[in-house]
Amino acid sequence: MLLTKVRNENPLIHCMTNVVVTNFTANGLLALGASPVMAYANEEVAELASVAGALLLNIGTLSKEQIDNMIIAGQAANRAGVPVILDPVGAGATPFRTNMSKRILNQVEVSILRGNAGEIASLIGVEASVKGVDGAISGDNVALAKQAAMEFNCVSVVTGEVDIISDGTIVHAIHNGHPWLTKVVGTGCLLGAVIGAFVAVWKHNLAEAAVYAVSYYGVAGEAAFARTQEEGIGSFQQAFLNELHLLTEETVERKRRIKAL
Ligand SMILES: Nc1ncnc2c1ncn2[C@@H]1O[C@H](COP(=O)(O)OP(=O)(O)OP(=O)(O)O)[C@@H](O)[C@H]1O
Ligand SMILES: Cc1ncsc1CCO
Ligand SMILES: [Mg+2]
Repeated sequence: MLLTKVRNENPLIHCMTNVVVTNFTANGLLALGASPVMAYANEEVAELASVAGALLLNIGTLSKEQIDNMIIAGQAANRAGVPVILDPVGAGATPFRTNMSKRILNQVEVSILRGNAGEIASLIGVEASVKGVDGAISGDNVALAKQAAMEFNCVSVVTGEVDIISDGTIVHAIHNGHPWLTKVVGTGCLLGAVIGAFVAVWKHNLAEAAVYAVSYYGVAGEAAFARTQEEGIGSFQQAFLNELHLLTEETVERKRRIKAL
């Protein structure tokens, strides 16, 4: 239902993202059936954010000035009731990234916080040592997702082998995806934009929209791998965009593996 809704409504997603993934993000949104616009200038971000279906703030190649403009855009989105997705790329890697992510979280009401376990852990002051066996990863990540959602009053999406989504009370684990998604740059970044497209058409239940978006994305990764495993990751990247475009609601609902915890 939600995938059809995105394709029918073609929501405008205002992306303030990093220079590495800009083209991939725009093409991924188009493949899904949403409309991307990348805009950064102080003179226009508030206006664009307030008419968009969702606003994505991704700090991947940040500068202090860009963060200032993200906050202007984020506050305009808040006033207009437009959901805001934050991807705190590299939080924990440098104090600058951690502090700028926290600045956004303090000054903007973030609807969805999407990051890998290390990034989310650094924002809530948890020791970022989350790599290891499956059980341990998802066990740790459940607590991490819940705590982040409560602390920042948002829906958190902690991605990895198993993706964990929480609104602070309810937790869902998504067992889809493929390791090759980590061999193509920016799949996490594009996922933030894709979540934006789903929440744009399902604003009354952000967690449900995020669960749908993340499972759809994982199923697309699996289908792309099935088509290109003999060829390699260059072909996989293209096939992944193809699958974002081709996947049907029926296939997503049949192949997704969602567990309520
Ligand atoms: N080991 C894995 N197995 C299956 N899927 C995975 C695995 N690791 C990551 N993914 C999937 O890859 C996508 C990106 O998640 P990831 O956690 O790698 O984001 P990220 O670290 O922010 O990536 P980037 O910074 O490159 O954009 C998600 O859809 C996630 O489910
Ligand atoms: C490689 C890289 N460096 C800064 S942002 C980015 C894209 C992946 O998140
Ligand atoms: Mg990332």
